[in-house]
Order: sequence, then structure tokens, then C-alpha cells
Amino acid sequence: MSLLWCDKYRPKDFSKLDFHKEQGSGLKSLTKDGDFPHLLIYGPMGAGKKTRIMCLLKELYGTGVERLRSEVMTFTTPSNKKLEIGTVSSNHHIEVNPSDVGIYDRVVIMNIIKNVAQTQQLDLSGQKSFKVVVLTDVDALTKDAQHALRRTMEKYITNCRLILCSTTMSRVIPAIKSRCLCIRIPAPTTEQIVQVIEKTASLEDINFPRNLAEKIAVLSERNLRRALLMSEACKVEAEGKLTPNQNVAEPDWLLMIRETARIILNEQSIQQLKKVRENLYELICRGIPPEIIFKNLLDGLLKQCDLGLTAEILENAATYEHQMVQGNKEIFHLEAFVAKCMCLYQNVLEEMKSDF
Ligand SMILES: Nc1ncnc2c1ncn2[C@@H]1O[C@H](COP(=O)(O)OP(=O)(O)OP(=O)(O)O)[C@@H](O)[C@H]1O
Repeated sequence: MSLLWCDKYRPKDFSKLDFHKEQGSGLKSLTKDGDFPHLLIYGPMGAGKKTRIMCLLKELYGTGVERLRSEVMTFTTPSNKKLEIGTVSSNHHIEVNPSDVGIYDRVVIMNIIKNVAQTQQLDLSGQKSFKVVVLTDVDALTKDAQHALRRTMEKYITNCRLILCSTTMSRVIPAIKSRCLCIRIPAPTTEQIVQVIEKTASLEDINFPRNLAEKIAVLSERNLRRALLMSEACKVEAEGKLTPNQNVAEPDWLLMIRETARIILNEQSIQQLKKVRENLYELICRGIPPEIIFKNLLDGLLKQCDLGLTAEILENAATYEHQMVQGNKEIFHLEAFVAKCMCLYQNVLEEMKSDF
């Protein structure tokens, strides 16, 4: 099976990182001290958090962490409900996304950490005495699960360390932040993305025009994974003959968000609101993070709205996005924002009509 570029060329140790090298050596030095702390690694999507976590694990345990197996684990909730969750693990670590089981995330956290902490490392020569639990999407955990996580991380600190991965810090409770060493991984600059695309292309023995790489770097919004996926898609589309002015296909979810913005401004009615709701549900079901939907919807509205409503739309976006981040049901806040924008737009249109 041939791997996608973004997986095939993922740097496997700190010396191979193409950017944030200084930060990489700082992280490496953490593994040299006897006292490895719990870590909270955060930063935008596609910035390289997972890559650095794998480099850290390799530094701690050697190549053993690359022998991965996927397993489905089963847990039972206090109300006797069976939960199944996918995990990826090696002999030294386990990675899981507890928010995959929704509101039962607390059960997964408590059981996984307990299981890991109760098993000892087999060979202690040259390796650490603790195992590592990597929890992804920590910002999506319920508050209940985060409080359980805080208690569990204190209880099992001798046998187990946590590496938490998150895109934002705002949803992580202060009690977790204060027990971890928090490390921010900034998004690569567009120039750094261009360099990675060029390097990847040369490894693939392809001549990648610089103009095209620059265009992709801008369209990717500094998300390196997205940039590499777009570059590979361009190569497939061009059948090997890439040109500087080649069209870069945008993902269909992005086109759908733009279309949703158009629907909002086209007509303001209950029917249109229903259509928008269908689109929003579809985007959420496809796994597009609500923050990304919000950002791109706002972008689409600002670009397409010609009635001088920028300040009002921005003010409301800030309010509803804040509420969305604090709350649980994202769809409510997205819809409330859409309804508010429709009202604003309709009011201005009516004012204009009455002026005539
Ligand atoms: N220093 C680097 N040099 C070259 N490529 C890199 C580097 N860091 C990351 N990448 C590439 O960028 C892509 C995204 O990295 P990674 O999966 O680590 O990001 P992430 O921040 O964990 O993303 P997400 O939050 O979306 O899961 C990977 O495909 C990886 O190959």
C-alpha cells in the first residue's frame, strides 16, 4: 500500500525536523532529564504536534515505539453500557482519543490510565520506568472527564506520564494546565511550507514549480498536512506535468461552507435557515471541526456581504463563537449566529427599502 506524502515523509526524529528546530532540541533535552513531566502540547491543526510527540516517544524508548498495533478496547460504564474505542499502542505507550465515545469519555480515561499504570515496563535497561499515555483532542473532553483526568494523573504519576494534545487551551481546565508543562507548537510560516513541499517533491523526483507551491502554501492556511495533501492532489491531477498556473482544487467542504454563506445572504427566511441547518449538520457529520466551520462561514459572509455590516457581523461572531467554545452543542451556536446574521441583513434591507 502506498502511503500519502504527509505520512510517508513525516520526520521520525528531532534531527529530521524541517522547522521549529530549536524547539525540537528543547523537547529532546526534556527526555534526557530523569524527571519527565506530564506534557500538554497545543497548537493549530497541521502544525506538527503529533510529529513531535512521536519524536519524543522515540527519544524516550527507541525504535520500539514505531512497532504499532491498533486495537479496539472495550469498557463498561457504571450503567452497564458497553463502550468500544480504537487505540494505537506500542510496548511503551498507548494513544487514544477519549472524545470518540462522547459523554462517556471519563470512563475511558480512568480505565486506560489505570490499566497502563498497573503494567510494568519489561526491560528497564536504558529505558524509562514509566509508560506514556497520549490523549488527543483534550479540548473536546467533557469537564467531568477533565476533572477525572486531573485526579488520575496525580494518582499514577510513578508509573505513567501523560502527553496531552490539543488545538486550543481555552477549553482545558486550569487544574490540568497547572499540572503539565504546556508547549505551544506554532503553525509553520508559508515560506517553511513552501520549503517542505519542494523537499517532498524532490524526494519524489518531481519538478514542483515554486509559484504553485506558494499558491498552495497560502491556500492551506499554514496547515502543513493540508498543504501536502493539496500538493499530492495537484500532482495526480496534472498526471506528472505540473505547471505554475495550475488550478489548485479546494476541498468540497470549503466550497459547501461558501455556498452556505451565499444562502444566508440570498434570502432570509425559515426555509433558508432550514437549508443552512442541513448543510451545517452535514459538515459536522463529515468531521469538519465546528471552529473551522465558524471561521470559514464568517469569512464567506464578510466577503459576500455588501451592505457595510462588517462591524456588526464581527461583533456577533465573537459573541457566538465564544459561547460555542464554552458550551457543548456546537450546532446551536452556529445556528444562532446564522439566524442573527439573517436578521441583521434583513433589517438593513428593509431600512433601505423604506428610504426609497
Ligand atoms: N518539522 C517538520 N518537517 C516536515 N514535515 C513536517 C514537520 N512537522 C510536521 N510535518 C508534516 O506535517 C503534517 C502534519 O503534522 P502533524 O500530524 O504532526 O500535525 P498536528 O499538529 O498533529 O495536526 P492535527 O492537529 O491536525 O492532528 C504531517 O504530515 C507531517 O508529515
